[in-house]
Amino acid sequence: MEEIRAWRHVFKLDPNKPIDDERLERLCESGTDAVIVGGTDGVTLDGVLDLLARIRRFSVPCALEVTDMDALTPGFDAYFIPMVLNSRHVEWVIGRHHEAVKQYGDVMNWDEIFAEGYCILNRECKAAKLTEADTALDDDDVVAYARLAEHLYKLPIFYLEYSGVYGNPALVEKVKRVLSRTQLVYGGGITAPEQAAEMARYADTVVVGNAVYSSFESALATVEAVKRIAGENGMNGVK
Ligand SMILES: CC(C)=CCC/C(C)=C/CC/C(C)=C/CC/C(C)=C/CC/C(C)=C/CC/C(C)=C/CC/C(C)=C/COP(=O)(O)OP(=O)(O)O
Ligand SMILES: O=P(O)(O)OC[C@@H](O)CO
Ligand SMILES: [Mg+2]
Repeated sequence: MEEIRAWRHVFKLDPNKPIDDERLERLCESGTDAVIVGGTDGVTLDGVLDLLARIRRFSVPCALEVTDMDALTPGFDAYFIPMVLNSRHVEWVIGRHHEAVKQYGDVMNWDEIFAEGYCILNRECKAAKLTEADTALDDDDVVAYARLAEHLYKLPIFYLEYSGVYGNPALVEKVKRVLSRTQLVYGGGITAPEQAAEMARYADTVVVGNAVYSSFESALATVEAVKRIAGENGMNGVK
């Protein structure tokens, strides 16, 4: 699905958090490029199926970020597979993935599956705790992970993850400058359109998650903010 490269704004919905039909409709019809279903904990098959069925009433593309094999189901447009590059445990870099491919290898459609090289920078977030990510990184460390993702592992996506807190735009810019083929995704702590616009200047794709549940109107306003920057800068932010 080459169009993933063109996604500038994405909402991430957590199957472990409730969203009513009216809000879901407004979110799906907001002009966002896609909805990703995913979370770190409490992700169940029932929760995923419920969101999938409700999002499918709209035409927005819908992807599953696979974090628990028990909650995997067909029916999504794409599947994103996180690999936490700065985890201290091989399990979260390749171990669980190996197990999954052992189980599903014969039926996998690789054209709809995309690896995401995660670099998690907020040590307080659930994903950092679960994977025991080494978040004590300086800018050079992060840039080196980005280069590894693009040149050594040839990953389609490098995901700068600050889940829950707003990150450092200067670092996002630095990372963008060393990536040309790998898509730079930024996610974390965006609660206002100004923040979304700031990150959209550098990241190829901006993800808004928790604000959907904590400040819905602001979250919706991030769509237009990102689209405005995308219009000014073309596909990839840094000129
Ligand atoms: C049957 C069928 C449809 C087959 C299709 C084929 C297919 C897609 C097979 C899967 C193949 C595969 C390789 C699977 C990998 C399985 C797996 C479990 C990998 C590990 C993933 C991983 C590293 C998880 C760790 C946690 C993490 C990085 C989560 C990312 C999302 C994230 C950071 C969310 C933010 O946290 P959140 O929960 O939102 O926190 P708050 O609630 O505080 O906001
Ligand atoms: O929930 P927030 O902090 O917006 O982060 C979005 C996303 O990057 C989480 O995986
Ligand atoms: Mg979340």
